[in-house]
Amino acid sequence: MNKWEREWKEEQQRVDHVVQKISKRLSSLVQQTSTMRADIVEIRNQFWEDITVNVDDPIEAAETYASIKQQAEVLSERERSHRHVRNQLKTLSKLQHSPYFARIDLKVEDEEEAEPIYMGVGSFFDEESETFLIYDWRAPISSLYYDFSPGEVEYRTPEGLVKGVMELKRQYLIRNGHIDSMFDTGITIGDEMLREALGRRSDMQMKSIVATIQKEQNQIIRDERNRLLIVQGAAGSGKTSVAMQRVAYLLYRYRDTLRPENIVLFSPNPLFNSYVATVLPELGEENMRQTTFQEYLESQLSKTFEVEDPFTQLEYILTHEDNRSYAARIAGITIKSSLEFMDVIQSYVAFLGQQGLIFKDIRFRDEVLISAEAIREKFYSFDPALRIPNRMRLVAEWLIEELKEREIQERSKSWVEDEIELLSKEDYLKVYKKLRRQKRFTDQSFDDFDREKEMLSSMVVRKEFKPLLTKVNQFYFIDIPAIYRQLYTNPQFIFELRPEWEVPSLWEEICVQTVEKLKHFELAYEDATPYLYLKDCIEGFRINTSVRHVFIDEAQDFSPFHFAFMKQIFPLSKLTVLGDLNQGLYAHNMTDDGFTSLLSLYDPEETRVFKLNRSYRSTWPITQFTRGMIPGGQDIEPFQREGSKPMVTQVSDKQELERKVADRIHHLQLAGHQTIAIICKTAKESKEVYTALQGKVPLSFIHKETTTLKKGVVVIPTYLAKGVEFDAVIIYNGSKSQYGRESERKLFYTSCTRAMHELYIYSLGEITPFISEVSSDTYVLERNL
Ligand SMILES: Nc1ncnc2c1ncn2[C@@H]1O[C@H](COP(=O)(O)OP(=O)(O)OP(=O)(O)O)[C@@H](O)[C@H]1O
Repeated sequence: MNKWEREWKEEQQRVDHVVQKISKRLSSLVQQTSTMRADIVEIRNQFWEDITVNVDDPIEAAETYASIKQQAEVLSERERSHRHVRNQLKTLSKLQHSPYFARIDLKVEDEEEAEPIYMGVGSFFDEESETFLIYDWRAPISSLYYDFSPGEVEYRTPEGLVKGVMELKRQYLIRNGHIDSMFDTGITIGDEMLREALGRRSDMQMKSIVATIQKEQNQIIRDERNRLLIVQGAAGSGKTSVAMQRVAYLLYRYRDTLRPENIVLFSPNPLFNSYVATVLPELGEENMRQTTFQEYLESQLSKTFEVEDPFTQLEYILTHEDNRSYAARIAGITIKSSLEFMDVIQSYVAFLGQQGLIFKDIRFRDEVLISAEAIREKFYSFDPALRIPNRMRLVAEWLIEELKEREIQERSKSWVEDEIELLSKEDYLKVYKKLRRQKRFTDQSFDDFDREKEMLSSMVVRKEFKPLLTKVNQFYFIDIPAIYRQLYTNPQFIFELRPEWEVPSLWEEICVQTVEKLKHFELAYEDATPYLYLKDCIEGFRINTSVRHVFIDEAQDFSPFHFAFMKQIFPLSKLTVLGDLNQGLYAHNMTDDGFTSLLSLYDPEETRVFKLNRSYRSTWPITQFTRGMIPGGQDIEPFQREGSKPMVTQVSDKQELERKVADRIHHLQLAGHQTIAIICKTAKESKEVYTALQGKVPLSFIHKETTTLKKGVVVIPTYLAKGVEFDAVIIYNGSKSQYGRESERKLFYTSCTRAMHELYIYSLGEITPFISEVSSDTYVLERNL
C-alpha cells in the first residue's frame, strides 16, 4: 500500500467514524422532536385551562395578562427549539450520506500543529470530543478553502484577523458514506473536481456548487459591505449559481434576523423559477421568495388593464418589422424605459400638483352623489405645499364624511322600503335581536314598529354604502388611466412640461399608439412601469420594508426605469444584480448603456461591480465558437473541458431540414443526452417546428405558461431558454433570413450558449453573418445544397 492509498484508507475510516456519530445524533434528535412535539401539543391544549380569566378586577386582570404572556412565551420558546431541532435533523440527514467535500490543514500563527478542518453543507459539533467534526461551508474559516492555495493565509472572524499557514487542501467526492474520489489541489480549487462536476449530464434542475466555488465567485457570495452589487458575467460564468449560494450564505450569516421571506429573487420567467427551486433545499435552506417582474406588474394592474407581458412585446419586435407602426413602437419602448422619462413623469406630477388631475364621479344607484368636479375643487383647495398623496388622503377623509351624511339622507328614499320588503327572515331576526340587546324593545310600545323600520333602513343603506366607502379608501375616485392618457393626448404637452427635453421625432406617433391602446384598457409592457410609477406618485408608494435583499437575475432585461422603480419600492433592501449585456434581448437595452444608469442610483461608496469572465457551462470548443460572435468575446475564458466542435449544416429545403434535425435528435438520444433543446427565434417559429417534427420524434413544446422543464426533447423560444442549460442544443434555423439584423446578434448568441456538451446549427439557405464572421476553425461546416 503506497502513501496515497494509506491516506485514502485513513480518510475512509474518518468518514465512517463521522457517519456513525451523525447516525447516533440523528436517532437522539428524532426522539427529542417527538417529545417536543408532544410537549407543544400539551401546552397548546392547556393554554386556557391554566389561566383564570378575570377582567373585572384590575389587579386580577393584570395578573391574567401576565400569565397569558408567560404561557405564550413558553410556547413560542418551545416552538422555536422544535424548529431548530427540525432544521438540525434536515442538515444531518444530508451530512449522513455526504458528510463533507473538502479539508484544509491549517496551522494558526503561534500554534504548534496544524489542525484539519473538514467542510460540508452544514456543521457538526461532537459533544464528546468537543470539536467540530464538520464546519459549515459558510463559516468564516471555510472561506480559506475558496480564497487561498496552500501557503500563507489569513481570514477574518468576528474577533479579528487570524493568520496562519495552510498545509494541505484536499477535495472529496463522497456518496452514500463512501469516498468515490479524492484530490489534493494546488493553486485553485481543483480543475479535476470542477471538470467532473461540469461533465455530468443536465437533469433539468440547477445544482449547488459549494464544493467548487471559485475565488472570484466567493467574493460575491460573501460580500456584506455593499448596498448594490453588480455582477456582469459571461454566459455560463455562474451568475445564477452565485446568486443562489449567496442567498444560502446570507441566511446562514444573519440566521437570527433574516428569514427566507425577507429575500426576493426576480427571475426572467416562471420556467427559470422552477429550474433553480431545488438549489436551496439541497443546501438545507428554505427557498427565498421567487417571482418575476411581470407577476408584480400584474398584481398591481390586472384589475384595470390587460397588461402585455415582455414575451409578447419581444414576439412583436421580432416578427412585425414590416408593420407601419414598428419604428414608433421601438422608439416608444426606448423612451419609456429611460431615466429621462422618469423625470418627465416627475415634471408631470409637479404639474398635477397645481392642476390637471382627473377624478371620477361618486355615483350611487345611477345618481351622482359627489361630482368629479366637486372632488377636484376640494383637492385643489388644500395647501399646494402638501404632497399629492397627502392631499388625496385628506380628500378621502372628506369624502367619507360626506358619504356618511348622504347615507343618512338616503334612508328615507323609497328604494329603501322596497329593499326592506325583500329582506330575508335572518336579516329581520338580526335587527330584532339587536333591538333587544339595546333594550329598546318594550312589550307593548307603540313606537316599536318605527324603531324597527329605522334600524332596517339604516341596515339596508349601510350595506349598499359599504363598498363605496371601501373604494374611497382605496382611492377609486382618482382616474389614473385618464391621467396617464392625458400625458399623450396632446403631443405638444410634453414640451410645456419639459421644454429642455429633446423629444424624439416619432413622438407624435408614439402618442397616438399609446392613447389607442389605453382606450381599450390595454397596457403595453413598456407603459406598465411608467404607469405604476405615476400611480404611486399620486396615491403614495406601496413600499415593502420587510424585504432586505433583492436579487435580480438576467438583469440586462431590466430597463433603467425598472431599476429606479425597484429602488423606490424596496427602500431598505440591498440589491444584487446579475446580468450579461451580451444576452440583452429586449428593445430597451439596445442602447447598450449597460448598468450605468443603475450605478447612478446608488452611492459609489456602497457599490461594487464584479466581472466574471470564466465560462463554465459549455465545453471548450463551444465557448471558443460562441465567444467569437460578440464584441469583447476574447475576454471570455473558456473552461478546459473537451468536446466536439459545433456543427453548422446548411440545407436548401424545408423537408431536408426536418429530416436532418430528426436524425440528429436520434443520434443525440443514442449518445445518452437527457436534455435536448431545439431553440427557435420566436414562439411562432417554435410552434411551426413543433408541428413539423411531431410524430417524427417524441418532443414537447415549451410556451410562456409552461412552469416546469422535463427531460427529453423540447422545442423552445430563446427567451424562455434564458438562464437554463441543456446537454445538447439544436438551433433550428440559423440562417441569414432569421438572424440577419444586428439587433438579433444577442438573441442568437444567447441560444448558442445554452449548450453544455454539444451544439448543432442548421440553416435553411444562407448562414447567419454571426457565424460567417467567426473563425472557421471553431466549427465544422457541412453543406447539403
Ligand atoms: N464554481 C462552479 N463549480 C461548478 N459548476 C459551476 C461553477 N460555476 C458555474 N458552474 C456551472 O456552470 C453552469 C452555468 O452556471 P450559471 O447558470 O450559474 O451561469 P450564468 O452566468 O447564470 O449563465 P447564463 O447567463 O448564461 O444563463 C451551471 O451548470 C453551473 O452549475
